[in-house]
Amino acid sequence: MAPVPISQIKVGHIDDVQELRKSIPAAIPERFIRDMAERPTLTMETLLSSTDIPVIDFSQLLKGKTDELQRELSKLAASCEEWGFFQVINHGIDLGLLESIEKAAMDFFMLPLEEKQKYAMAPGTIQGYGQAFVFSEDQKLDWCNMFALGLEPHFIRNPKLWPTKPAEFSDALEVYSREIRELCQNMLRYIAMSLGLNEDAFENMFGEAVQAVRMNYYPPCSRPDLVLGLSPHSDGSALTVLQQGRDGSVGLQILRHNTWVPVRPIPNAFVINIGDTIEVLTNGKYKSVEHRAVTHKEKDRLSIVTFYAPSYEIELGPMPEFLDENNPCKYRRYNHGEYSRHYVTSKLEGKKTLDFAKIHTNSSS
Ligand SMILES: COC(=O)C(/C=C/C1=C(C)CCCC1(C)C)=C/O[C@H]1C=C(C)C(=O)O1
Ligand SMILES: O=C(O)CCC(=O)C(=O)O
Ligand SMILES: [Fe+2]
Repeated sequence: MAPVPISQIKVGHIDDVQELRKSIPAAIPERFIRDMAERPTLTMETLLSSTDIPVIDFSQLLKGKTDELQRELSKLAASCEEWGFFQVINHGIDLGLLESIEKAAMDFFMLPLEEKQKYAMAPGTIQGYGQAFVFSEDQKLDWCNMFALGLEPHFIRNPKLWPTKPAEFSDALEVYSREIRELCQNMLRYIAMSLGLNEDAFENMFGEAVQAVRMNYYPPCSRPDLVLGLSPHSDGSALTVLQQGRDGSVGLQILRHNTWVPVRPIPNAFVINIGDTIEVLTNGKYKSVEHRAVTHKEKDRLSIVTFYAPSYEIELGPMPEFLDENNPCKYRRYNHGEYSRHYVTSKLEGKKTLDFAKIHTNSSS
Protein backbone atom coordinates (compact mmCIF):
# COMPACT_ATOMS: atom_id res chain seq x y z
CA MET A 1 0.00 0.00 0.00
CA ALA A 2 1.71 3.22 -1.13
CA PRO A 3 1.53 6.25 1.22
CA VAL A 4 -0.59 9.23 0.21
CA PRO A 5 1.55 11.89 -1.56
CA ILE A 6 2.87 14.17 1.22
CA SER A 7 2.32 17.40 -0.76
CA GLN A 8 -1.46 16.92 -0.54
CA ILE A 9 -1.51 16.88 3.25
CA LYS A 10 -1.26 20.00 5.43
CA VAL A 11 -1.89 19.05 9.03
CA GLY A 12 -0.34 22.06 10.79
CA HIS A 13 1.43 21.72 14.12
CA ILE A 14 0.37 18.71 16.16
CA ASP A 15 1.16 19.10 19.85
CA ASP A 16 2.59 16.02 21.56
CA VAL A 17 0.15 15.59 24.44
CA GLN A 18 2.75 14.24 26.88
CA GLU A 19 4.93 17.32 26.29
CA LEU A 20 1.92 19.63 26.64
CA ARG A 21 1.20 18.08 30.04
CA LYS A 22 4.79 18.68 31.14
CA SER A 23 5.05 22.32 30.04
CA ILE A 24 1.56 23.70 30.75
CA PRO A 25 -0.40 21.03 32.64
CA ALA A 26 -3.74 22.86 32.47
CA ALA A 27 -3.57 23.95 28.81
CA ILE A 28 -5.98 22.46 26.29
CA PRO A 29 -5.19 23.93 22.87
CA GLU A 30 -8.20 24.74 20.72
CA ARG A 31 -7.48 21.88 18.30
CA PHE A 32 -8.21 19.36 21.05
CA ILE A 33 -11.49 20.93 22.22
CA ARG A 34 -14.41 19.03 20.75
CA ASP A 35 -17.65 20.52 19.50
CA MET A 36 -20.44 20.23 22.07
CA ALA A 37 -22.08 17.19 20.44
CA GLU A 38 -18.85 15.22 20.53
CA ARG A 39 -17.82 15.99 24.11
CA PRO A 40 -17.77 13.00 26.42
CA THR A 41 -20.20 14.41 28.94
CA LEU A 42 -21.37 11.76 31.35
CA THR A 43 -25.02 11.03 30.73
CA MET A 44 -27.20 9.35 33.33
CA GLU A 45 -27.27 6.26 31.09
CA THR A 46 -23.45 6.04 31.06
CA LEU A 47 -23.20 6.64 34.80
CA LEU A 48 -25.88 4.12 35.67
CA SER A 49 -24.95 1.58 33.04
CA SER A 50 -24.90 -1.68 34.93
CA THR A 51 -24.51 -4.00 31.96
CA ASP A 52 -20.99 -4.98 31.09
CA ILE A 53 -19.90 -6.33 27.75
CA PRO A 54 -20.13 -10.13 27.60
CA VAL A 55 -17.32 -12.35 28.87
CA ILE A 56 -16.17 -15.40 26.91
CA ASP A 57 -14.27 -18.14 28.70
CA PHE A 58 -11.71 -19.36 26.16
CA SER A 59 -10.98 -22.53 28.16
CA GLN A 60 -14.61 -23.62 27.56
CA LEU A 61 -14.15 -23.23 23.81
CA LEU A 62 -11.20 -25.63 23.89
CA LYS A 63 -13.38 -28.44 25.25
CA GLY A 64 -13.92 -30.30 21.95
CA LYS A 65 -17.38 -31.62 21.05
CA THR A 66 -19.04 -31.05 24.42
CA ASP A 67 -22.03 -29.22 25.90
CA GLU A 68 -19.62 -26.71 27.42
CA LEU A 69 -18.31 -25.85 23.96
CA GLN A 70 -21.85 -25.48 22.59
CA ARG A 71 -22.86 -23.23 25.50
CA GLU A 72 -19.82 -21.00 25.03
CA LEU A 73 -20.37 -20.87 21.25
CA SER A 74 -23.96 -19.70 21.84
CA LYS A 75 -22.63 -17.01 24.18
CA LEU A 76 -20.08 -16.03 21.53
CA ALA A 77 -22.80 -15.84 18.85
CA ALA A 78 -24.95 -13.59 21.08
CA SER A 79 -21.93 -11.40 22.00
CA CYS A 80 -21.01 -10.88 18.35
CA GLU A 81 -24.58 -10.30 17.20
CA GLU A 82 -25.78 -8.08 20.02
CA TRP A 83 -22.59 -6.32 21.16
CA GLY A 84 -19.79 -6.69 18.58
CA PHE A 85 -17.48 -6.67 21.62
CA PHE A 86 -16.59 -9.16 24.33
CA GLN A 87 -13.82 -9.83 26.86
CA VAL A 88 -11.90 -13.09 26.75
CA ILE A 89 -10.75 -14.71 29.98
CA ASN A 90 -8.66 -17.88 30.47
CA HIS A 91 -7.05 -17.31 27.07
CA GLY A 92 -3.96 -19.29 28.03
CA ILE A 93 -1.45 -16.60 27.05
CA ASP A 94 1.34 -16.30 29.61
CA LEU A 95 0.60 -13.37 31.91
CA GLY A 96 4.33 -12.59 32.03
CA LEU A 97 4.10 -11.84 28.33
CA LEU A 98 1.25 -9.37 28.91
CA GLU A 99 3.35 -7.68 31.57
CA SER A 100 6.45 -7.55 29.38
CA ILE A 101 4.69 -5.96 26.39
CA GLU A 102 2.98 -3.46 28.69
CA LYS A 103 6.31 -2.54 30.26
CA ALA A 104 8.03 -2.27 26.87
CA ALA A 105 5.25 -0.03 25.54
CA MET A 106 5.18 2.14 28.67
CA ASP A 107 8.99 2.48 28.73
CA PHE A 108 8.86 3.55 25.08
CA PHE A 109 6.25 6.26 25.74
CA MET A 110 8.27 7.52 28.73
CA LEU A 111 11.39 8.15 26.58
CA PRO A 112 12.36 11.75 25.82
CA LEU A 113 10.53 13.20 22.81
CA GLU A 114 13.73 13.40 20.69
CA GLU A 115 14.20 9.65 21.08
CA LYS A 116 10.58 8.85 20.12
CA GLN A 117 10.73 11.24 17.20
CA LYS A 118 13.41 9.07 15.60
CA TYR A 119 10.42 6.87 14.74
CA ALA A 120 8.04 9.68 13.75
CA MET A 121 5.03 8.83 11.61
CA ALA A 122 5.46 10.58 8.26
CA PRO A 123 2.42 12.54 7.02
CA GLY A 124 0.17 10.29 4.96
CA THR A 125 1.50 7.10 6.57
CA ILE A 126 0.17 5.13 9.50
CA GLN A 127 3.24 3.50 11.05
CA GLY A 128 5.51 5.07 13.66
CA TYR A 129 5.11 7.51 16.57
CA GLY A 130 2.61 10.37 16.46
CA GLN A 131 -1.04 10.94 15.61
CA ALA A 132 -2.52 8.89 12.79
CA PHE A 133 -5.60 9.78 10.75
CA VAL A 134 -4.94 13.55 10.71
CA PHE A 135 -5.46 15.00 7.24
CA SER A 136 -6.23 18.70 7.67
CA GLU A 137 -5.42 21.70 9.84
CA ASP A 138 -9.00 22.13 11.04
CA GLN A 139 -9.45 18.52 12.13
CA LYS A 140 -9.82 18.01 15.90
CA LEU A 141 -6.96 16.11 17.52
CA ASP A 142 -7.09 13.19 19.93
CA TRP A 143 -5.58 13.41 23.44
CA CYS A 144 -3.32 10.48 22.67
CA ASN A 145 0.15 9.52 21.51
CA MET A 146 0.26 6.50 19.24
CA PHE A 147 2.95 4.14 18.12
CA ALA A 148 1.93 1.78 15.30
CA LEU A 149 3.86 -0.96 13.52
CA GLY A 150 2.96 -3.36 10.72
CA LEU A 151 3.90 -6.92 11.73
CA GLU A 152 2.80 -9.53 9.20
CA PRO A 153 3.41 -10.36 6.42
CA HIS A 154 6.98 -9.11 6.71
CA PHE A 155 6.76 -6.88 3.63
CA ILE A 156 4.51 -4.45 5.56
CA ARG A 157 7.26 -3.93 8.18
CA ASN A 158 9.37 -0.82 8.18
CA PRO A 159 12.47 -1.94 10.15
CA LYS A 160 13.60 1.69 10.58
CA LEU A 161 10.57 2.25 12.80
CA TRP A 162 11.35 -0.58 15.25
CA PRO A 163 12.82 1.16 18.30
CA THR A 164 16.19 0.23 19.78
CA LYS A 165 15.06 1.61 23.16
CA PRO A 166 13.87 0.10 25.39
CA ALA A 167 16.22 -2.76 24.49
CA GLU A 168 13.56 -5.44 25.13
CA PHE A 169 10.91 -3.81 22.90
CA SER A 170 11.43 -5.74 19.65
CA ASP A 171 11.82 -9.17 21.24
CA ALA A 172 8.79 -8.64 23.48
CA LEU A 173 6.72 -7.55 20.47
CA GLU A 174 7.82 -10.52 18.34
CA VAL A 175 6.81 -13.05 21.01
CA TYR A 176 3.61 -11.19 21.90
CA SER A 177 2.46 -10.84 18.30
CA ARG A 178 2.99 -14.55 17.58
CA GLU A 179 0.74 -15.44 20.53
CA ILE A 180 -1.91 -12.89 19.60
CA ARG A 181 -1.87 -14.11 15.97
CA GLU A 182 -2.68 -17.59 17.22
CA LEU A 183 -5.46 -16.20 19.43
CA CYS A 184 -6.93 -14.36 16.42
CA GLN A 185 -6.80 -17.53 14.31
CA ASN A 186 -8.50 -19.54 17.05
CA MET A 187 -11.14 -16.88 17.69
CA LEU A 188 -11.93 -16.67 13.97
CA ARG A 189 -12.37 -20.44 13.95
CA TYR A 190 -14.85 -20.21 16.87
CA ILE A 191 -16.60 -17.22 15.32
CA ALA A 192 -17.03 -19.24 12.09
CA MET A 193 -18.46 -22.15 14.13
CA SER A 194 -20.79 -19.77 15.98
CA LEU A 195 -22.18 -18.80 12.57
CA GLY A 196 -22.67 -22.41 11.52
CA LEU A 197 -19.82 -22.14 8.98
CA ASN A 198 -16.95 -24.52 8.41
CA GLU A 199 -14.40 -23.71 11.12
CA ASP A 200 -11.73 -22.80 8.55
CA ALA A 201 -14.04 -20.60 6.48
CA PHE A 202 -12.36 -17.29 7.34
CA GLU A 203 -8.76 -18.48 7.49
CA ASN A 204 -9.08 -20.21 4.10
CA MET A 205 -10.43 -17.02 2.60
CA PHE A 206 -7.95 -14.58 4.20
CA GLY A 207 -4.71 -15.77 2.60
CA GLU A 208 -1.62 -14.57 4.48
CA ALA A 209 -3.37 -12.38 7.02
CA VAL A 210 -2.20 -8.82 7.75
CA GLN A 211 -1.39 -8.07 11.39
CA ALA A 212 -0.51 -4.69 12.87
CA VAL A 213 -0.16 -3.32 16.38
CA ARG A 214 -1.01 0.10 17.72
CA MET A 215 -0.01 1.24 21.17
CA ASN A 216 -2.11 4.14 22.43
CA TYR A 217 -0.93 6.22 25.38
CA TYR A 218 -3.43 8.63 26.92
CA PRO A 219 -1.86 11.03 29.45
CA PRO A 220 -4.12 12.52 32.12
CA CYS A 221 -6.03 15.59 30.92
CA SER A 222 -7.03 18.58 33.08
CA ARG A 223 -10.38 18.81 31.16
CA PRO A 224 -11.48 15.30 30.21
CA ASP A 225 -14.95 16.73 29.60
CA LEU A 226 -13.69 18.73 26.59
CA VAL A 227 -11.49 16.23 24.74
CA LEU A 228 -11.51 12.70 23.36
CA GLY A 229 -8.66 10.23 23.79
CA LEU A 230 -9.53 8.58 20.49
CA SER A 231 -12.20 9.65 18.00
CA PRO A 232 -15.23 7.40 17.44
CA HIS A 233 -14.54 4.75 14.80
CA SER A 234 -15.06 1.13 13.83
CA ASP A 235 -11.99 -1.00 13.13
CA GLY A 236 -11.15 -1.81 9.51
CA SER A 237 -9.81 -5.22 10.52
CA ALA A 238 -11.58 -8.58 10.65
CA LEU A 239 -10.89 -8.86 14.37
CA THR A 240 -9.21 -6.58 16.91
CA VAL A 241 -7.60 -7.71 20.17
CA LEU A 242 -7.06 -5.05 22.81
CA GLN A 243 -5.00 -5.27 25.98
CA GLN A 244 -5.57 -2.54 28.56
CA GLY A 245 -2.84 -1.35 30.91
CA ARG A 246 -3.05 -2.67 34.45
CA ASP A 247 -3.40 0.38 36.69
CA GLY A 248 -4.89 2.74 34.17
CA SER A 249 -8.27 4.40 34.17
CA VAL A 250 -11.42 3.13 32.43
CA GLY A 251 -11.33 4.71 28.99
CA LEU A 252 -12.82 2.55 26.24
CA GLN A 253 -16.49 3.18 25.46
CA ILE A 254 -18.71 1.49 22.90
CA LEU A 255 -21.80 2.94 21.26
CA ARG A 256 -24.77 0.75 22.10
CA HIS A 257 -28.38 1.75 21.49
CA ASN A 258 -27.18 5.35 21.08
CA THR A 259 -25.46 5.41 24.49
CA TRP A 260 -21.73 5.30 25.23
CA VAL A 261 -21.16 2.24 27.42
CA PRO A 262 -17.85 2.02 29.33
CA VAL A 263 -15.83 -1.18 29.05
CA ARG A 264 -14.70 -2.01 32.58
CA PRO A 265 -11.37 -3.79 32.37
CA ILE A 266 -11.12 -7.33 33.74
CA PRO A 267 -7.54 -7.96 34.91
CA ASN A 268 -5.58 -10.05 32.36
CA ALA A 269 -8.52 -10.34 29.94
CA PHE A 270 -8.43 -9.22 26.31
CA VAL A 271 -11.17 -7.10 24.77
CA ILE A 272 -12.01 -8.46 21.32
CA ASN A 273 -14.16 -6.74 18.74
CA ILE A 274 -15.63 -7.51 15.35
CA GLY A 275 -14.12 -5.41 12.56
CA ASP A 276 -15.55 -4.16 9.26
CA THR A 277 -14.40 -7.27 7.31
CA ILE A 278 -16.57 -9.65 9.38
CA GLU A 279 -19.49 -7.24 9.09
CA VAL A 280 -19.23 -7.37 5.30
CA LEU A 281 -18.67 -11.15 5.10
CA THR A 282 -21.70 -11.85 7.30
CA ASN A 283 -23.81 -9.24 5.47
CA GLY A 284 -24.23 -7.34 8.74
CA LYS A 285 -25.22 -10.30 10.96
CA TYR A 286 -22.14 -9.57 13.09
CA LYS A 287 -21.44 -5.82 13.03
CA SER A 288 -18.36 -3.73 13.74
CA VAL A 289 -19.37 -1.42 16.57
CA GLU A 290 -18.39 2.21 16.91
CA HIS A 291 -16.11 2.90 19.87
CA ARG A 292 -13.96 5.71 21.29
CA ALA A 293 -11.60 6.40 24.18
CA VAL A 294 -12.05 9.07 26.85
CA THR A 295 -9.41 10.48 29.18
CA HIS A 296 -9.11 10.95 32.93
CA LYS A 297 -8.16 13.93 35.08
CA GLU A 298 -5.47 12.21 37.16
CA LYS A 299 -4.80 8.82 35.61
CA ASP A 300 -3.05 7.92 32.40
CA ARG A 301 -3.98 4.89 30.29
CA LEU A 302 -2.29 2.53 27.87
CA SER A 303 -3.87 0.22 25.32
CA ILE A 304 -2.08 -2.25 23.08
CA VAL A 305 -4.22 -3.03 20.07
CA THR A 306 -3.71 -5.77 17.47
CA PHE A 307 -5.51 -5.56 14.12
CA TYR A 308 -5.92 -8.83 12.22
CA ALA A 309 -7.16 -8.56 8.65
CA PRO A 310 -7.22 -10.45 5.35
CA SER A 311 -4.36 -10.27 2.86
CA TYR A 312 -4.43 -7.11 0.70
CA GLU A 313 -4.92 -9.33 -2.36
CA ILE A 314 -8.26 -10.85 -1.46
CA GLU A 315 -11.58 -9.85 -2.93
CA LEU A 316 -14.45 -10.04 -0.51
CA GLY A 317 -18.15 -9.43 -0.15
CA PRO A 318 -21.09 -10.95 1.73
CA MET A 319 -20.95 -14.77 1.83
CA PRO A 320 -23.89 -16.54 0.13
CA GLU A 321 -24.78 -18.19 3.46
CA PHE A 322 -25.99 -14.79 4.73
CA LEU A 323 -28.11 -13.84 1.73
CA ASP A 324 -31.73 -14.71 1.03
CA GLU A 325 -34.99 -12.96 0.17
CA ASN A 326 -35.21 -11.53 3.71
CA ASN A 327 -31.54 -10.57 3.78
CA PRO A 328 -30.65 -8.76 0.57
CA CYS A 329 -27.00 -8.05 -0.15
CA LYS A 330 -25.94 -4.89 1.74
CA TYR A 331 -22.31 -4.59 0.59
CA ARG A 332 -20.59 -4.78 -2.77
CA ARG A 333 -17.54 -6.94 -3.49
CA TYR A 334 -14.20 -5.15 -3.21
CA ASN A 335 -10.48 -5.73 -2.87
CA HIS A 336 -9.27 -5.59 0.75
CA GLY A 337 -6.07 -3.73 -0.26
CA GLU A 338 -8.28 -0.97 -1.69
CA TYR A 339 -10.36 -0.92 1.49
CA SER A 340 -7.18 -0.64 3.58
CA ARG A 341 -6.01 2.29 1.52
CA HIS A 342 -9.40 3.96 1.85
CA TYR A 343 -9.41 3.32 5.62
CA VAL A 344 -5.94 4.71 6.31
CA THR A 345 -6.56 7.80 4.19
CA SER A 346 -9.83 8.73 5.94
CA LYS A 347 -10.23 10.39 9.31
CA LEU A 348 -11.75 8.33 12.11
CA GLU A 349 -15.43 9.23 11.92
CA GLY A 350 -17.78 6.62 13.31
CA LYS A 351 -18.61 3.95 10.76
CA LYS A 352 -18.19 6.24 7.77
CA THR A 353 -15.33 4.24 6.21
CA LEU A 354 -17.69 1.33 5.61
CA ASP A 355 -19.72 3.51 3.20
CA PHE A 356 -16.97 2.41 0.79
CA ALA A 357 -18.66 -0.99 0.58
CA LYS A 358 -22.32 -0.23 1.36
CA ILE A 359 -24.95 -0.73 -1.28
CA HIS A 360 -27.31 2.15 -0.60
CA THR A 361 -30.96 1.32 -0.95
CA ASN A 362 -33.91 3.38 0.25
CA SER A 363 -34.44 1.05 3.20
CA SER A 364 -30.74 0.65 4.19
CA SER A 365 -29.70 2.11 7.55
C1 LIG B 1 -7.75 2.30 13.95
O1 LIG B 1 -7.16 1.42 13.09
C2 LIG B 1 -5.80 1.34 12.78
O2 LIG B 1 -4.99 2.07 13.25
C3 LIG B 1 -5.46 0.27 11.87
C4 LIG B 1 -4.18 0.27 11.26
C5 LIG B 1 -3.55 -0.79 10.76
C6 LIG B 1 -2.32 -0.83 9.98
C7 LIG B 1 -1.09 -0.43 10.51
C8 LIG B 1 -0.94 0.19 11.85
C9 LIG B 1 0.17 -0.59 9.75
C10 LIG B 1 0.07 -1.56 8.61
C11 LIG B 1 -1.17 -1.38 7.83
C12 LIG B 1 -2.47 -1.45 8.61
C13 LIG B 1 -3.54 -0.74 7.80
C14 LIG B 1 -2.94 -2.89 8.77
C15 LIG B 1 -6.38 -0.65 11.67
O3 LIG B 1 -6.14 -1.76 10.98
C16 LIG B 1 -7.16 -2.26 10.22
C17 LIG B 1 -7.65 -1.32 9.22
C18 LIG B 1 -7.60 -1.92 8.03
C19 LIG B 1 -8.13 -1.44 6.74
C20 LIG B 1 -6.97 -3.20 8.20
O4 LIG B 1 -6.74 -4.01 7.34
O5 LIG B 1 -6.68 -3.36 9.51
O1 LIG C 1 -7.63 2.63 23.72
C1 LIG C 1 -8.68 2.07 23.53
O2 LIG C 1 -9.32 1.51 24.40
C2 LIG C 1 -9.28 2.07 22.13
C3 LIG C 1 -8.28 1.79 21.06
C4 LIG C 1 -8.88 1.57 19.72
O3 LIG C 1 -10.06 1.51 19.57
C5 LIG C 1 -8.00 1.46 18.55
O4 LIG C 1 -6.78 1.62 18.68
O5 LIG C 1 -8.53 1.17 17.45
FE1 LIG D 1 -10.56 0.72 17.57
